[in-house]
Amino acid sequence: MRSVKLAPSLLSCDFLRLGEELRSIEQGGGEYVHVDVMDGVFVPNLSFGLPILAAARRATNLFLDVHLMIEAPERYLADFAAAGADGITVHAESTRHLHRAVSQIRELGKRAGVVVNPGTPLAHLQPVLADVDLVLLMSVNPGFGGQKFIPATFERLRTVRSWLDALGSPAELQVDGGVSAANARELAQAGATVLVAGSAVFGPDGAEMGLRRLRESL
Ligand SMILES: O=C(CO)[C@H](O)[C@H](O)COP(=O)(O)O
Ligand SMILES: [Co+2]
Repeated sequence: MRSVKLAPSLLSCDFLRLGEELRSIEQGGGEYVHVDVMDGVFVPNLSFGLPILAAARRATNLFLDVHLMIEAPERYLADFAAAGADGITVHAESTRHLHRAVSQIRELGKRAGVVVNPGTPLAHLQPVLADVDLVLLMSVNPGFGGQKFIPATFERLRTVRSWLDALGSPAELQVDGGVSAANARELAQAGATVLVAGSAVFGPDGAEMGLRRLRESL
């Protein structure tokens, strides 16, 4: 099994205590901070955007992993890069110019990611597979935290893992939605290298404990 990074999603954190939440992530051994940006158009929900990302940037040196759930993300890539993103992931379904979008992210000096929804054929990833640093498979329909994991994701992970290995690609394979201590190990065995978790991390015991539980389950 490959080594696995944990990426707590700020969507489930207490924003009034953002600085403390980030310190708990550091103490719990989280490697990425997953930042879910929603525009109310690409997904049926609004979350937050550039000011929160910039505030997180001031508070931590951890890798800020921005998941853009917005229409035509190419309009804002430079802004998210300037606000402190280390990596930016765009949905294949959200742009007519996927190749241009991932190329722009790299030109901005950031790690480029591509993501597909659970209902999108994996073939949509193939044209950009050699041009990205991260592939994200959604394991819920994006828009909300706390949803139930979709089991078909295991087979989809195995497929993308085999494609990345065939290419000799060092890209991370990330999974997002309904990840918990109950499925983390099986996700890693299916080839995932980055696990995003929101509700499973920011529980009543706090992010540090949530992360430790997730790590132990691996
Ligand atoms: O992209 C997302 C939702 O669209 C979130 O990253 C994801 O839902 C994390 O929350 P949880 O672990 O509670 O499912
Ligand atoms: Co996300």
